[in-house]
Amino acid sequence: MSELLTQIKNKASQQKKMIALPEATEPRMVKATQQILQEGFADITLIGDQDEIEKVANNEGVDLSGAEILNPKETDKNDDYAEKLFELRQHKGITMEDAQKIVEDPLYFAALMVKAGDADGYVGGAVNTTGDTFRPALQIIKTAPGISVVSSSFIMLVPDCEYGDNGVFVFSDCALNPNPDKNQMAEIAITTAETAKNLAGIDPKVGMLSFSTKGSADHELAQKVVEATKIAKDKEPDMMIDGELQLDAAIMPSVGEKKAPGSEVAGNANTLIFPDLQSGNIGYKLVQRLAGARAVGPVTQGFAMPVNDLSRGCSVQDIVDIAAITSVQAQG
Ligand SMILES: CC(C)(COP(=O)(O)OP(=O)(O)OC[C@H]1O[C@@H](n2cnc3c(N)ncnc32)[C@H](O)[C@@H]1OP(=O)(O)O)[C@@H](O)C(=O)NCCC(=O)NCCS
Ligand SMILES: CC(=O)OP(=O)(O)O
Repeated sequence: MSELLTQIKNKASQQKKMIALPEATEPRMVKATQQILQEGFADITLIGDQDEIEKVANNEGVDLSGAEILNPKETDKNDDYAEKLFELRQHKGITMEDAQKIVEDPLYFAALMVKAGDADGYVGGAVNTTGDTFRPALQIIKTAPGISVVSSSFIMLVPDCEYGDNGVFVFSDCALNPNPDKNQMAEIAITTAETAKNLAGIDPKVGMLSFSTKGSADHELAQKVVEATKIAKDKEPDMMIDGELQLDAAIMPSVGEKKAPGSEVAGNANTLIFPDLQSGNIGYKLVQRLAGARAVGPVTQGFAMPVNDLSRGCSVQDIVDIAAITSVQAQG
């Protein structure tokens, strides 16, 4: 199961990237830093007060030699970053004085480092909420060309599972958009299929999930999924996608045949698009906690430069995994 992560780390090692970690006084972050540097697949900049970071490292028995440490309150980059932030956000009412204060926030500092090309990506969210982790990136880094909505997916590695791609699934959106409209849901399906191909290494078969299969219920919530599926199909005619499908019809061949006969996706879906964040976030945590799946992510899709979040319940290994994914995303 962790073969996929090994492949991702090998790919990251081929073209090492600089990853910024703005939650640098969190013990799991310093431990992950040591592991990443030992495995050698990325360079790390820890953002925070050097004395505090070293104190945490000493308490944890961690050796941070090899990591760069930057204190966002006193670098020679602060003036440039503040000017950049002011330029980008003055139309939202921030003043130069505000910008000078905001750059001292490690998450904003990380986003500005990435924007300036001083780091190739950042990873946060072990301490901060998803909203706080992403807000600087949404404001500063913005979406990639042609993309209107940033979203996130989890690569789910489900043990002893015959469904999906031998237990490998990609779930989206489980972390970012509370209630995507039909156009956003269609775009999420398209970008998630890319993540499935490029990061999970599977041939995406996209199931657009609902409580209804092929008109079994007549409700506006299911109708959103029907229309999103049509929009995505129109935009990407070669993509294997079908909906609206219930979860059992999407992943179980026997049920797919009964509920959606003739569908080339039903029963074989490995890329599951949830209709909203309630179902997506609950769904991934159910599979993670009850089926013992490894939930790699959330992996964001659609930012102009890579930024990734973690669950606050993450382990050191989760941080290492996401740093490897961020490095591979930075390779383009
Ligand atoms: C991500 C989130 C924080 C953004 O909401 P917000 O901070 O209130 O931000 P706003 O809606 O004011 O948007 C801030 C900026 O980001 C942009 N933005 C927000 N969501 C975006 C998205 N999905 N894609 C692209 N841009 C987005 C807005 O257009 C806005 O840009 P602007 O300031 O340049 O005009 C919010 O959607 C959220 O909290 N989502 C749920 C996160 C969560 O709790 N997940 C569960 C745990 S993982
Ligand atoms: C992804 C997610 O659910 O994050 P958290 O557990 O930090 O809210």
